[in-house]
Amino acid sequence: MKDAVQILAISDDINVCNLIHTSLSSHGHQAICVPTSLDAIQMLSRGVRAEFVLIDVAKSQSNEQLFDPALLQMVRSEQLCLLTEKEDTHWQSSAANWNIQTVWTKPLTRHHIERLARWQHAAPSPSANTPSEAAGGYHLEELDDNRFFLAASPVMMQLYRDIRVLAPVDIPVLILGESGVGKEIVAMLLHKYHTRSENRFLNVNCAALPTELLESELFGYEAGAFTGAMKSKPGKFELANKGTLLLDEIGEMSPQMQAKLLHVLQDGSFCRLGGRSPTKVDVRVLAATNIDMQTAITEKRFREDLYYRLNTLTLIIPPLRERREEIPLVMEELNRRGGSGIGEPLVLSDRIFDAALEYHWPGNLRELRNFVIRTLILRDQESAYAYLRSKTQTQSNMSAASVTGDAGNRKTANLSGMKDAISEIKNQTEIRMLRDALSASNWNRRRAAMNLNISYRSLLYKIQQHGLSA
Ligand SMILES: Nc1ncnc2c1ncn2[C@@H]1O[C@H](COP(=O)(O)OP(=O)(O)OP(=O)(O)O)[C@@H](O)[C@H]1O
Repeated sequence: MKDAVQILAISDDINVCNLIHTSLSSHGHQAICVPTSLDAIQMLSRGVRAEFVLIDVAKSQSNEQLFDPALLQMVRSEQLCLLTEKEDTHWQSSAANWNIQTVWTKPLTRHHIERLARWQHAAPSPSANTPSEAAGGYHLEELDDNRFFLAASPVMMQLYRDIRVLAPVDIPVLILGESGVGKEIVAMLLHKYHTRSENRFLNVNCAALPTELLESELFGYEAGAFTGAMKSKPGKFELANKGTLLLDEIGEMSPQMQAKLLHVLQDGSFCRLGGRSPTKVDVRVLAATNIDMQTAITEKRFREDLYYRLNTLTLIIPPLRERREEIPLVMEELNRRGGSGIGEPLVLSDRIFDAALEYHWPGNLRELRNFVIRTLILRDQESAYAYLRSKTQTQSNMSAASVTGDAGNRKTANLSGMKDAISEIKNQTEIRMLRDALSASNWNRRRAAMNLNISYRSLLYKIQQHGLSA
């Protein structure tokens, strides 16, 4: 996209970011929105090109935070544009020092953005047609531990908007999605935009531990509570006090633990193992799972009362194969970051991007991340390409075998390939049944749910999960 104007907007205001994204993408231009100047500097230092940098002057931020000298070293003052509140003037002297000529007063309108997009600047157009430049706007957000959240597809942009609206509200959120889609990343974002972010974000994998161990992990124990408990130890609930606790893979929690958790969620207090006096905590509990909770409730594997405690709101993260436009962007971003530890970034070949776009990614972003890391370590793009192609081939063989009953193909399948194929067949069957029931009921979802003998909520979840539409 040769004439695309790339705008890097520094704004913590979700409405400003939305407006920039929607106004620019409809003109074929690209916008990236980051919350702080520091994020912008990191992006620019990693080689992201910006023709304009729009700084939303938030009253909450000091001039030192807003006008970081490192930013001025990376962009010229005529590329900078300030967006300010009417009565706010605290930015004026810094703007004068920086020689910033363009200052707009809020509210930001489409008209502003379109004007910006029409301006012809002396800066040369981006030369390389990298995947990120070709793919239109995206949103990138830094998280702890060199992790990041990237959204480019309409469904993920909407998810990001939902997260920003939900994050500051102290209510339980249930995060649903296949394994590796980024449920923990979403939980980290929910924590980041809450005042609790000054305190800890902790994560407990409820499937990884047997009931007794999970209980001591969550609630802690007193000395002598069991053999080997020499000293008392606080649990994750205590450690996350005033912060956020993610209960990952909640769907795998045993019935005994579900009962105990329900109790804690009801009154916010619990006893350490072997303890007598109750401890009261103030923790925001988030839960995540990749299982279908409605089925788990129907099959009595999950308590309905606990489910309703946990899912005041539900966020559903779609699998990577349903937002393929993000594949090259995430690959590029992981590749850029590869420099810090694994090996220098590579110039990834078009063949690799094409092969990645064709592959189904059953392990979602985790599998993609592992693939990029493996490629950075081995530094052999040809073998990385061959690896992806063979996985894609195995997948299509599996599908063919499942349709034709080709026993020969099935014999050559390894165990993980077989699992993928089974889940693919299950998916396809489910999609076909959903489509049939929905078109038979003329997209009356209540009637379709009745005909399918599943709950209305479960049907809504499945429609979203498979991206079905009338
Ligand atoms: N939107 C995203 N942008 C960038 N990286 C992502 C995104 N979503 C996930 N990832 C990366 O993908 C990997 C898996 O993410 P995460 O652990 O959050 O998935 P999950 O859904 O919680 O997995 P599981 O169900 O196995 O617990 C991580 O390395 C994470 O950094």
